[in-house]
Amino acid sequence: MNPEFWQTRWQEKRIGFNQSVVNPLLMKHMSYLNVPAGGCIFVPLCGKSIDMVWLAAQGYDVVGVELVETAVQEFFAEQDIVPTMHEHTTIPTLKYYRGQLSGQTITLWVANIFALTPKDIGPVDAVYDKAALIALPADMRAKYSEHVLQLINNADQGYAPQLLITLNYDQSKRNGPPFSIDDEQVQQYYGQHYQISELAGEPTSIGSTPKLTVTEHVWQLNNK
Ligand SMILES: C[S@@+](CC[C@H](N)C(=O)[O-])C[C@H]1O[C@@H](n2cnc3c(N)ncnc32)[C@H](O)[C@@H]1O
Repeated sequence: MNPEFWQTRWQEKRIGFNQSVVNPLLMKHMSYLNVPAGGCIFVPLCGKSIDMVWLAAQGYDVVGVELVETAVQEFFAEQDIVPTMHEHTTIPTLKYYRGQLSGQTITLWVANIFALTPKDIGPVDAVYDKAALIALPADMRAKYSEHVLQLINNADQGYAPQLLITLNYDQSKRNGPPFSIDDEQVQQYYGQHYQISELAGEPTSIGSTPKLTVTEHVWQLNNK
């Protein structure tokens, strides 16, 4: 998926992935990551997800990354927040918007995630990956998981834990995104550095292909 693909999706408002209610799987499973109050949650490929509002309400700061600027602007506008905008110190094409919600700081980068460094993101205590890994085609996923690992490597404590949500279905019956990822692939992307536990695996559906058999999996990734 190239950046133009996503720009067009947002421009044409073809954003079926964007939910109007907080993801119940996040609410049910976030506590397993044991993130202390005041911690910072990294939300890669964040869109304008309302899940970030819930994370702030739980007492977490949020750092998100999103390619499409209108998504970031819409997030703050829909929450009635007037954010400040900041340019990257050395790369003028990159910027972030920052605002306050429920007493927490929400920082959303407008950037290709691959252009950002650990310094840009800052220290994070956990990652919430919903529709990020599965948004990317197979040939980008290894690069993505390696880059995320670089971004969240806390020198003293190792890799920040992740709550990862994936979908599994017969990829020959439908093109992504969202792409299908099975257990072995989750191991392949993250097994070297994380202890991986499955927290849930439930039948679900993909809006555009309602008859397809799809299972949604929730994974807890803890530093080995
Ligand atoms: C499937 S959507 C999921 C958005 C959000 N996580 C949610 O659940 O609502 C994937 C998002 O990632 C963004 N995106 C895709 N590739 C990206 C990249 N390389 N860097 C940053 N954002 C990207 C897209 O613009 C899109 O908003």
